[in-house]
Amino acid sequence: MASKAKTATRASTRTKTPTGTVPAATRVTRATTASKMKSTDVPTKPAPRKALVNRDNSPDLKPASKSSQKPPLAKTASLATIVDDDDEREPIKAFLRIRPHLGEDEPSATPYLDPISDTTVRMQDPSSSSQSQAYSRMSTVNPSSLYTFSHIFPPSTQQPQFFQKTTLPLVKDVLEGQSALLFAYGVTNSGKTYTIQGGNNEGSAGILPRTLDVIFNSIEGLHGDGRYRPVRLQGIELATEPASSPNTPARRAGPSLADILEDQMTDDIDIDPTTLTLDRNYEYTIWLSYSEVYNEKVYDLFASVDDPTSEPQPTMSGIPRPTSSFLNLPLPSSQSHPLLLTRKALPVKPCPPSDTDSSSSDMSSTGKYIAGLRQIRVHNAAEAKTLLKLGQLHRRVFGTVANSQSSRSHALVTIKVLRVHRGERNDPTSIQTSRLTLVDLAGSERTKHTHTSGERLREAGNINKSLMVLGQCMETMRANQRAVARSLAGGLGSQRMDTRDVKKGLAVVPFRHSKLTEVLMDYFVGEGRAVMIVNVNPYDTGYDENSHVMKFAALAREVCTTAPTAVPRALPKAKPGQKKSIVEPQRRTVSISLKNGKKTKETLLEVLEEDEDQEGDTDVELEDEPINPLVDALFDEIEQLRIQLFESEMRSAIIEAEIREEVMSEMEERMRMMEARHAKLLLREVERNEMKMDAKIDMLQKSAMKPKGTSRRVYESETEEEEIDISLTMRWMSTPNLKQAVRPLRLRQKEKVYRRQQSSNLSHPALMSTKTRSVRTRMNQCETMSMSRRSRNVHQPRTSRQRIHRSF
Ligand SMILES: Nc1ncnc2c1ncn2[C@@H]1O[C@H](COP(=O)(O)OP(=O)(O)OP(=O)(O)O)[C@@H](O)[C@H]1O
Repeated sequence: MASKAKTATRASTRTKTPTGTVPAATRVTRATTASKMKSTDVPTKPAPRKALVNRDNSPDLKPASKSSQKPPLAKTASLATIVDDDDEREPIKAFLRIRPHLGEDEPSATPYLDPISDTTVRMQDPSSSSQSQAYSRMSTVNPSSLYTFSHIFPPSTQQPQFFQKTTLPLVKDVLEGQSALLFAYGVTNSGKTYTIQGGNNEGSAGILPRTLDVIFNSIEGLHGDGRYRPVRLQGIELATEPASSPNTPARRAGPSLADILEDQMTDDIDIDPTTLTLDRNYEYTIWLSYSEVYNEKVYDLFASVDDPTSEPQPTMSGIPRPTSSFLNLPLPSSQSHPLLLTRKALPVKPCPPSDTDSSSSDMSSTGKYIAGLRQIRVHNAAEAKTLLKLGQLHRRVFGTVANSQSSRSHALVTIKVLRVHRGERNDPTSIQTSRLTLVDLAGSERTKHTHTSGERLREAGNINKSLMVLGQCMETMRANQRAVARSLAGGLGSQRMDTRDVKKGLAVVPFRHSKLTEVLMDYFVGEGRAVMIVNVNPYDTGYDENSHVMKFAALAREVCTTAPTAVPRALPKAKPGQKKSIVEPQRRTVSISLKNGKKTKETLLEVLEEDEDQEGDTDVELEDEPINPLVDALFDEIEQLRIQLFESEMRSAIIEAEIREEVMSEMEERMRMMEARHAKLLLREVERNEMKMDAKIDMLQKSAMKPKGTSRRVYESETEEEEIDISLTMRWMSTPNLKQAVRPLRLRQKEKVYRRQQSSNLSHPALMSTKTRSVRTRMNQCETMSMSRRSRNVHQPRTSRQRIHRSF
């Protein structure tokens, strides 16, 4: 029961100041809340959240009862089961959404992600099969890996289906008084903005507009009068002017961005009809804030919107109220100075103890808030969506120079719900505050893939830094939780340690090292459910990057929210008058095109980003979170090492490419030389053969014309011919008729030549080479001569002696 009481208290915010004055917002203690709940006997307590006890976020496993947890835990027990013994914690849920292929413009049509079940996906390196082994040597990731998620959404998943499964439970939580965080993580172009905000087609509204629809559908008829407004993270105070009018505050405050853009805001036809059943004893007011973390600075995206319910902010210069020249009309060409828009970075400060549970002395469990961030009351979903569109426009105006294509800032939309029991309307202490923050993180790709330089490099560095710190926070939290779990399990056979001793030895979670983690810190150390959406574009060439995204998700799934964290060590306070160095504000000119109906207009704007005020603000008289210079130095060191690693990776890649090129050209040169040598040899061989052939033909001709002496060879030949030659000579010696002796030889030779011609298929003179043609001609001549000799022989004397004489 104690845990239930705690849930109710931590999820709610109550003020103690009497009604009518602006109360210092405080939280009641757990004991107070518990007793109050008993005495009033009304369902002020939100339903306790069901704790998940296994790593896979399976809802089937029942949380073990306290009694059943008493026996010493087996060493093989899962981490989450052990952790559950200590506190009501829940691992961060990680949902994977695979982006569909968008058409022919996409680089590859073969995805490298293959879902093998609802929770497991195989990631296969597309280049592992086709590319050389060198790639695998360079790559730090496995060519094929399996990753597990709470649920995997294939490319065919539609927006309503995705919303129902991932966000609707959080919407229910927030309406019941519990806070929740949802962030979309992934590389550029993976579908984060599509998931959060949605597309332009019907039915493609993202989870943010759907959340607003469901909230307002559900609280229909349960709107509060808005006499209190939220301040800081969890505090409330009396609103100076009741915001009960359903009109948009901006409308009543004269011409504003909303008026100017009225015709640019298209009617929202995509409305989610889902309605949640709520306790009708409560009244609700909904408040919206929209901020962005850009270059390690936090900006209010509603800064130019008039909000009569909020006090004027002396520390904010804000964006000047836009005139018609701002967005609708192009500036006259004579205007040399474009309209100047200024925005000021907002400081992030720790919540005062009065905002939190006063019984808690643990300052580490207090979150941080963005000082000066506007929280605007919205009365219906359409109004909220219009405000968000204005915020997106501001994000675009100020982000134009840095990024015309993709979001390089982290956008945070916080929906705050103030709920009060109808019977306690006038008791500010009964007001409960809960928040749902949806974060569209900037693309997680690393510098080496973005070819950035100068301003873009700084920006990319800051994006990387905040995402790196987010990863480090999760890693530290996981390590701390494991340490606690081990100690609770009895360590290595030793006795179970005191939890306070264990907590003292835990590592400091580095939330304060990036603005993003500072702002989100409360969701990790406070109470609330966290959901991570991992967006992946499996057709992208960034396989390495997406592997890192997957690993990040795997890490996040092992972190439990509401984790115990270390108490940061305090450093001496900065001396009065000691200020940080003043940074020159960034001034740049941007050109933005806006659609007005069918026309698109280009407008020049000058954008000035001022640094946040370094002096303490009047909101809270509280020293900032203690700074540990060692941790700071270590972080700087890590950053330096990361840059060095990246540089050396680049260098080795360049060296490898150069060596490859060198080896290739050397090989090519050798091949060329070998080819030339072989060609030369071939030519020589051909010439030799031709000469040989010529010689043979000459000899043949000579031998046919005048054979002399018995020992003379008929023609030069190889062994076979020589044998014939000898045998013929022998025969010629034994026979008086020389002609008779030579005839078989000649016939055989003719036959051979004929066969050669046939085999080379060059019998036609046109197809013969010059040499062959000359051979043929000579043979024909020989033939003719022998024919004429034969005809002459007809008149030869008949005696042997005469015949021999004639033939010679
Ligand atoms: N599930 C989806 N169905 C259809 N189209 C999608 C889907 N997801 C993303 N897209 C489209 O893919 C493109 C890139 O998506 P989106 O702009 O949301 O990426 P991103 O991750 O937010 O990029 P960046 O980090 O640069 O802002 C857009 O044209 C978007 O409409």
